[in-house]
Amino acid sequence: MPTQTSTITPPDERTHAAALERLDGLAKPLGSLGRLEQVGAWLAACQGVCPPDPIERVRAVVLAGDHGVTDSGVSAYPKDVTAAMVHAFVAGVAGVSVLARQHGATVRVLDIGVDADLSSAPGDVTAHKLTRSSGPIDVTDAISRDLAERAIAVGAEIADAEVDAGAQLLVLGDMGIGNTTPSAALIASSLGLEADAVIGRGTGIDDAARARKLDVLARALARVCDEDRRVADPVARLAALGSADLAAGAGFLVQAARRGVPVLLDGVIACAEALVAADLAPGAQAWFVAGHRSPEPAQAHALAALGLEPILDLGMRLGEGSGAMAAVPLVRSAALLMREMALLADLVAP
Ligand SMILES: Cc1cc2ncn([C@H]3O[C@H](COP(=O)(O)O)[C@@H](O)[C@H]3O)c2cc1C
Ligand SMILES: O=C(O)c1cccnc1
Repeated sequence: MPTQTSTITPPDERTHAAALERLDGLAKPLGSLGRLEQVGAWLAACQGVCPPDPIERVRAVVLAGDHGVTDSGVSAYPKDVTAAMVHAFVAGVAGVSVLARQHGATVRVLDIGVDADLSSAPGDVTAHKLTRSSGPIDVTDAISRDLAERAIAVGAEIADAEVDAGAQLLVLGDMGIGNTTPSAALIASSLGLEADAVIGRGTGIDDAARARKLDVLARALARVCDEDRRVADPVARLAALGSADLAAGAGFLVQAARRGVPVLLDGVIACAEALVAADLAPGAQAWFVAGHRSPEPAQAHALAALGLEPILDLGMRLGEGSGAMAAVPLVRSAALLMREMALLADLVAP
């Protein structure tokens, strides 16, 4: 039996309706703020208050882990970059760190399954470490079912800590060389797609590496998918084709939705986690907005399945939560426009 959690309470529908009415009454032509109107109404519904409160506390979490598929040459970079980047997040010099600093957001990095020993890293980076790398999904399950369940629970604890710290908006990032391969596999096995529909160039792989990645993906999917090309049970999917950090990400998203805190999704990795989260906890996706469109084909499939339209489309393909973080100012604008714009009726004499 899948470990199904209870259905998620959706953002407040009445507040959503009130928000749409308010937006229509603002001093502008109907619909003229485009996507900012939908984002503003979504925020209001998530908060249960119209107009929505200003977004002051944005908190990002980056979950790090290594992936056995890197031994097959599926990335343009070596596995050691994962640990090196964890140090960069701690030092505040990674891409997402710079954007977060600019936007006044916090970034917490956690080693969930990095191969290297990071116990000397400052802070609590290894407080939730579950494994040293996940298995190569083309030949074996990434992690055991037991570990997948523990990782989901750890992700939920991590989300709880961020919510308890006062997060009004969460960003979920990832760090792990090779992670676009298990992400694509999770999306394919969630939606019944073939390897060639989900493969992308990740960090920028050449044609030879792309051929290896396609082979790894095809063999991984053939190894575990049923006749519908799916793995129906989301926990089994995370164990067979995901990783400890991806399972923790899915658990994080489920818990954010359960706690009623909106999440800005990043690229293909976060969207893979979101698809699984929506299977673990039906309705969780109503608490997510897509920060940006990544060039990874698998992300487009996940977004379509989740019914999400990204805010930005800048060709970003960094991960780390950077595409979501880049969208934070626009989410803030959506709230402030609803709060501070005049009503047309107050400006135009009857
Ligand atoms: C220096 C560096 C920093 C990164 N930050 C995020 N990623 C991103 O790229 C990797 C996924 O792409 P692939 O599957 O092709 O390896 C992940 O680590 C992801 O988080 C990075 C990659 C590199 C090289
Ligand atoms: O879509 C992403 O988030 C992505 C793409 C390439 C590499 N890392 C992340």
